[in-house]
Amino acid sequence: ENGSAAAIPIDPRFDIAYVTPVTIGTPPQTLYLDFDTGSSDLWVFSSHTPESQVRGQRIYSPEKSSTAKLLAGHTWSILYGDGSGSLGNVYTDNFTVGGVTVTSQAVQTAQQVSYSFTSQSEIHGLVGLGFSTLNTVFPNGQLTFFDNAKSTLDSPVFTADLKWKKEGTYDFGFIDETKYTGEITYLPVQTDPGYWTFTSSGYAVGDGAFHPASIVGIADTGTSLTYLPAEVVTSYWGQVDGAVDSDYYGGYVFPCSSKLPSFTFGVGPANITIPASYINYAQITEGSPVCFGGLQSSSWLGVNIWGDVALKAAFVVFNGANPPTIGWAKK
Ligand SMILES: CCNC(=O)c1c(-c2ccccc2)csc1NC(=O)CNCCc1c[nH]c2ccccc12
Repeated sequence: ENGSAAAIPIDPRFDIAYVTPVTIGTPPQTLYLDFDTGSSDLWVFSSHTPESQVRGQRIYSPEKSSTAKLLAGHTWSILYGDGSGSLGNVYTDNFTVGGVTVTSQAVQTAQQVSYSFTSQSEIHGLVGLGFSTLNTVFPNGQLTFFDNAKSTLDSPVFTADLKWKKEGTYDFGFIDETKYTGEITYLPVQTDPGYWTFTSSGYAVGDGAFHPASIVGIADTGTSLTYLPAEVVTSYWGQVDGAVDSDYYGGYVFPCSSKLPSFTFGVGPANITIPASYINYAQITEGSPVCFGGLQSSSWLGVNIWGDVALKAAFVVFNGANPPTIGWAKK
């Protein structure tokens, strides 16, 4: 059974993250979760989350679901690279998104969440769409929603059609030809340690020359910005009047009045262009003349991340066949 669900930006001013409605349990409880190809835990705010850590989020209450079953003796604990994290217990229950149902999906209920999640009232949890090897449930790792659903889908794929400051879609089981133009270019995926890791063939700044390069990075719907090697971002921001890599603001900032070039990245023989507007990510604070860049250095991360700023410029196919591949198309 295939499916399609909305990817809704949580903030009308800038695309911090996208959430998608899901239902869990019997009778169905609706939550809005962040579908995240950069991790592999499905966790939710729950009746087990201390009230002091819940600020407006909807919660999943397993005790109100006749189909919920505690996965006895199992716990989980996840720490993301940005220092945020959460931990708790595990239930299995019915899980539906966009018409696709998994009847015994591992649903990780939070007993602790870090402040950065408490402060995001629009995000009621995450649905990991990375490879199940990254799942943190102990002692037995659990399968992602996609791994569980794969066998019931017409094709073992899901696609991301994220949009700039607009609602996009995640499709499961099929490729919607109306959502892209030209051809889809498929690239091999390295599944170790469990991210959708691929190699970009280079980059260009604005209308400048294309620089062939092998940029190994992860396609990550759960990360807002795009983090690339220092020499790439230096050459980009070098074209912007007044742009500086600020320790104070924690990255490249620039005068909001400056004109930005677009950024093109290679996907095999093809390429994807990120419009300048996507790279003018946000004012530092409401009304500030200082703006924060959507393209930042990956020097301190240890990994290049093609986050939402890049993904929303393309139609992306996450192909879970054996071997997995990742497809990129213009739109
Ligand atoms: C900025 C969030 N991204 C990361 O930490 C991350 C890193 C990473 C590693 C080291 C330093 C910084 C980032 C590698 S893969 C990767 N990707 C993920 O971990 C994807 N999941 C992010 C979930 C997430 C963390 N904090 C949030 C706040 C709002 C919505 C979602 C989140």
